[in-house]
Amino acid sequence: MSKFSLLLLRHGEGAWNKENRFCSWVDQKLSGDGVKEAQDCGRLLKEQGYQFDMVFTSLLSRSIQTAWVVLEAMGQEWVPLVKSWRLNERHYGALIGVNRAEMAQKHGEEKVKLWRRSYDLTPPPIEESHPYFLEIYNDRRYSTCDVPIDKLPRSESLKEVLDRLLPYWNSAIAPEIRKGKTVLISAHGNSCRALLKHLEGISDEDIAKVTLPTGVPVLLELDEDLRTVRPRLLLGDQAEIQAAIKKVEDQGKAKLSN
Ligand SMILES: O=C(O)[C@@H](COP(=O)(O)O)OP(=O)(O)O
Repeated sequence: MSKFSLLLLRHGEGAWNKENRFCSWVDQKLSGDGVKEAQDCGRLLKEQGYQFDMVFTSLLSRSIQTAWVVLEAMGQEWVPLVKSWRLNERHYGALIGVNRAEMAQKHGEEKVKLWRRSYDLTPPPIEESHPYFLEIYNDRRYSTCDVPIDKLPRSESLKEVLDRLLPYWNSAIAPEIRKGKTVLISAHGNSCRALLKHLEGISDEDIAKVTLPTGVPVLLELDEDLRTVRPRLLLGDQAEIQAAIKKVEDQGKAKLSN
């Protein structure tokens, strides 16, 4: 029986989502379309009567900005917002900044799919010579974390994302849900996929088939052990959602159909 509800949200479209580049730990704001997606998401949640008690975000601006816009559209700006690097997007290591379509032309679409969606494949680590290394590791936000900067990831598989996210889920988020609070997690494609894998008990193979579109709230109904009791529900127009999922999948094609 369902005891708790949880809303998961991949942020609205960011500037590098539009450019089809791996964004990962590079801090990017929402694109104009991304702001609109977040506004639409907030309006839909308001219409459906959601009242949040707490919002959890990553330390990346696109997830924080999404939470702000959603709460504003709902008239719930006062709701407490808690941020942690543990909800950050998967660290794509040396792939950060690379265009997916160009990568597919060079290495083949299957290889790109493997990099993006397999559970335990870790990309090569980001080196100090990488154009975005200093921008990431000199950023003051990462001096506020519960691990020292030199212990933060330099690259991650989805499995490693789950390994760093799970302690935070267990110690910070789950207790609030158990208290009966209605929680929104505004995070990223892969940090949400990692959490979904855990909550829905998805196998290592099947998680490769899960893709989340930007700006679409995912409703999870949980039992008292905080495991899902029915399939996730992506809220909104189902045909539009399927088209948006396909668009994300197609980002790994050698040429974008558009
Ligand atoms: O890092 C990125 O570019 C995307 C995910 O990329 P894919 O795994 O879909 O390639 O993350 P997000 O936009 O959710 O922050």
